[in-house]
Amino acid sequence: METAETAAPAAVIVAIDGPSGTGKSSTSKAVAAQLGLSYLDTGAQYRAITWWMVHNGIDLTDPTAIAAVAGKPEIVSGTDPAAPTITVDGTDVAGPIRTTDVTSKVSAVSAVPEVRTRITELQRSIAVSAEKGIVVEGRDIGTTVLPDADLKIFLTASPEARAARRSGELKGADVKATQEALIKRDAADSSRKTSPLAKAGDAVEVDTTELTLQQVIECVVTLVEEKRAAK
Ligand SMILES: Nc1ncnc2c1ncn2[C@@H]1O[C@H](COP(=O)(O)OP(=O)(O)OP(=O)(O)O)[C@@H](O)[C@H]1O
Ligand SMILES: Nc1ccn([C@@H]2O[C@H](COP(=O)(O)O)[C@@H](O)[C@H]2O)c(=O)n1
Repeated sequence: METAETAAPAAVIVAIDGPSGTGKSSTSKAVAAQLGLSYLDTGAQYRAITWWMVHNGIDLTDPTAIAAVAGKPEIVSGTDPAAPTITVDGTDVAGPIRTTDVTSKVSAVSAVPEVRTRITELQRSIAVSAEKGIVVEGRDIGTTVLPDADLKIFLTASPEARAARRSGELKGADVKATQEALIKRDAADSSRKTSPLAKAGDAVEVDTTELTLQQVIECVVTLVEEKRAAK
């Protein structure tokens, strides 16, 4: 007989949002892996649709042109935190979506309401089918995509810390230019009309500026375990 002690933990849905370079992907992947949950990188989906538009010569200065083709590419996300994947029409785009070209264009594409409707539907369908639960990271997960998530986290960090982290990743990149680029992207993501980057009213804010990645992971794991225990 299954008792409270032997029963599998209830599925838990965790939303992690925040500006660029605050540690959303690294934290979400590690937390999901540690707790046996699925993991969804929603930024990768917006990057994938942007990559497809660039690849197909769509005019990204024209929101009407973007909206007209928003339903065309088939985007598939693999949700294993140990090996997340992303394909567009069957092509593995994990590498190409990280180029500076795609990074500089993604905010223009993600601001188009038709794109957001399409990607939001996809994200919700992935979240409901995650049997053991899922960690979903992005910009509008707690506010719009999964407003009933069991736990919402909003990660922040100073622009200086975020730029230093990113420059370390992009070996040799200029820290000042990196900081300007991420501030510009955050400003575009925060000021768009549809589903901007924002902290949900019931999200727990974690300032990661002075924390190591391991400390952030431990903090979020503790918060998820508390939620799971209370379910
Ligand atoms: N607390 C931390 N201390 C130091 N480095 C960190 C910390 N958190 C994340 N990092 C590093 O910062 C870089 C950016 O982290 P990550 O990609 O997880 O951020 P993100 O919020 O998902 O960014 P984006 O939204 O731009 O995809 C990575 O190299 C990661 O290892
Ligand atoms: N929920 C989300 C997630 C991402 N975006 C847009 O995608 C861009 C790339 O995100 P990364 O996390 O991979 O850096 C981001 O700048 C946003 O324009 C979004 O709109 N909503």
